[in-house]
Amino acid sequence: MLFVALKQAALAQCRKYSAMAASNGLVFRQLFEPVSCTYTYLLADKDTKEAILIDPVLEKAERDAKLIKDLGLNMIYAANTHCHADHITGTGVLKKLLPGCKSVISKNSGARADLYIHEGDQIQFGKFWLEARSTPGHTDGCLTYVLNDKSMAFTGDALLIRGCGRTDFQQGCPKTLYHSVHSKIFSLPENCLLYPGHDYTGQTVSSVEEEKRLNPRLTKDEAEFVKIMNNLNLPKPKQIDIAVPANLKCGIQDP
Ligand SMILES: N[C@@H](CCC(=O)N[C@@H](CSS)C(=O)NCC(=O)O)C(=O)O
Repeated sequence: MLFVALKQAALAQCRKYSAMAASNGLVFRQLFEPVSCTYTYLLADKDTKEAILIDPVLEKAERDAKLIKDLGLNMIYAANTHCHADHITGTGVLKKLLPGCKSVISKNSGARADLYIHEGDQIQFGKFWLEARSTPGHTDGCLTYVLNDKSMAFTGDALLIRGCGRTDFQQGCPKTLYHSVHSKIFSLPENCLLYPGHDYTGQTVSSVEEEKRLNPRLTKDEAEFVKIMNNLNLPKPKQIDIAVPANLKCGIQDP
């Protein structure tokens, strides 16, 4: 009963933010893949129809392509926040399903894509753009994508709601992650909404103000943060051995 009420509250919150986005001509959807608990984000310009997907998942590529077609959008970019270790990106399949769409990732990820981006680069879709901020620490190539008016940021695995990405494989480094979050994410306006790459607890969105006040890891000083991160003792992601090699090719479809 309580779970149903919480789920309904989360859905209502999502709808509220989607409606807010629609009021300035931004189409916005938060999509979920339940096996790896990954969020995919669709952003588009209502007028020009240009659209971008952030962190699509292979198993949901058909769903995402259908939504884009149903909404009459033209997907120009499928962007990854980083080279994921827990799921295979949907970018390769989406490029086939939606011809003309380009895959995007940071050069520092070491992964292949049509377009490589760096700190400060802007990805334009219609009258909107996402600014790429380099937020390494979970992996070297992690990017946070910030909407042009700084009302929303897509943090990938650098910052999760009341948590953060683990730092015990790929190029993980707790000190680097601590610096990334404090300098590149916590420096955004307090009311900037934060959308993570995953959530394992049923949360959908947070804000800079909330995470600066309540994040149990990142409110600590650097030394304490490093200690916490070095003692998480999490099991390895189940798909890591297939996901990383596939994602280095930006999905299984790129030759
Ligand atoms: N059980 C999941 C993997 C869960 C996990 O390790 N998540 C990562 C992000 S995906 S690499 C993480 O950083 N978690 C941080 C945390 O504190 O949980 C699976 O097997 O896929």
